[in-house]
Amino acid sequence: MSPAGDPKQLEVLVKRKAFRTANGDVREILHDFSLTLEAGKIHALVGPSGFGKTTLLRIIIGLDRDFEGSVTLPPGTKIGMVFQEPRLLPWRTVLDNLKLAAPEASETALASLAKDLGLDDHLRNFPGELSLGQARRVALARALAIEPNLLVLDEPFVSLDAALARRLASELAALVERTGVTTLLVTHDIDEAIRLADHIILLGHRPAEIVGNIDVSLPRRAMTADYAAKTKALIGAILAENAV
Ligand SMILES: Nc1ncnc2c1ncn2[C@@H]1O[C@H](COP(=O)(O)OP(=O)(O)OP(=O)(O)O)[C@@H](O)[C@H]1O
Repeated sequence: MSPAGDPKQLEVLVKRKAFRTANGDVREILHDFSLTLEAGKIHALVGPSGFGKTTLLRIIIGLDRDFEGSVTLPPGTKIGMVFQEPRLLPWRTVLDNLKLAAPEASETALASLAKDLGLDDHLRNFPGELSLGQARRVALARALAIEPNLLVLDEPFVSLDAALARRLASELAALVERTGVTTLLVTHDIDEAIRLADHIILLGHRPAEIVGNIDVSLPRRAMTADYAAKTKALIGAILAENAV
């Protein structure tokens, strides 16, 4: 428990993360950067392109260990990850993609998840037979199939049309509310962040710093156009001030 009494699902401290460029220069992406996620909440990470969001996610899920610092998760934490691209195994059916990711999940649990995400008619399809929106749903189902404690999403709705992105986002919100999974979502879409998140974390500067921490105090279902517009204006102003 934190001093404030809120259970934490993740604490990450990156003292230093740098990349060496092809011409030998070293570029520091993260410096003395820390982030804490509250259990059971949706956190959106928003910031300009190239400011280290994907780098941070890769550190959090353990794909990049070449950094100074620490990632602290409760023992036994299972992480479900959804990448920008669905990354499904093309030679396996949708059902097999789910089963491979979650061999311990029962067929009933997988079928129910598929139903929740509108995939029940596609379980025998191969990924090449799916639209991008359907493939994204499979990627989301695959991440949820392991019943994660932490769900990490890197722009999961990018390059979908606005209506479909919105529908998928609300399906995601319903699933997160039902399962109580702690969620970290990277998005460029400020409207989406306001619609979905409990907390919005804004990144700026280089190396990246948290330049804003916004609590979305209205519950998702009670969001009003006026509150959303005011929050969006505030986020726009903070990002513009800290864009370099
Ligand atoms: N493997 C790598 N080698 C060298 N530089 C890298 C590598 N991966 C990322 N970078 C650099 O690190 C910086 C942060 O990249 P990252 O992908 O984390 O940004 P981002 O905020 O996720 O961007 P976007 O919103 O466009 O996805 C960029 O300047 C990028 O060029």
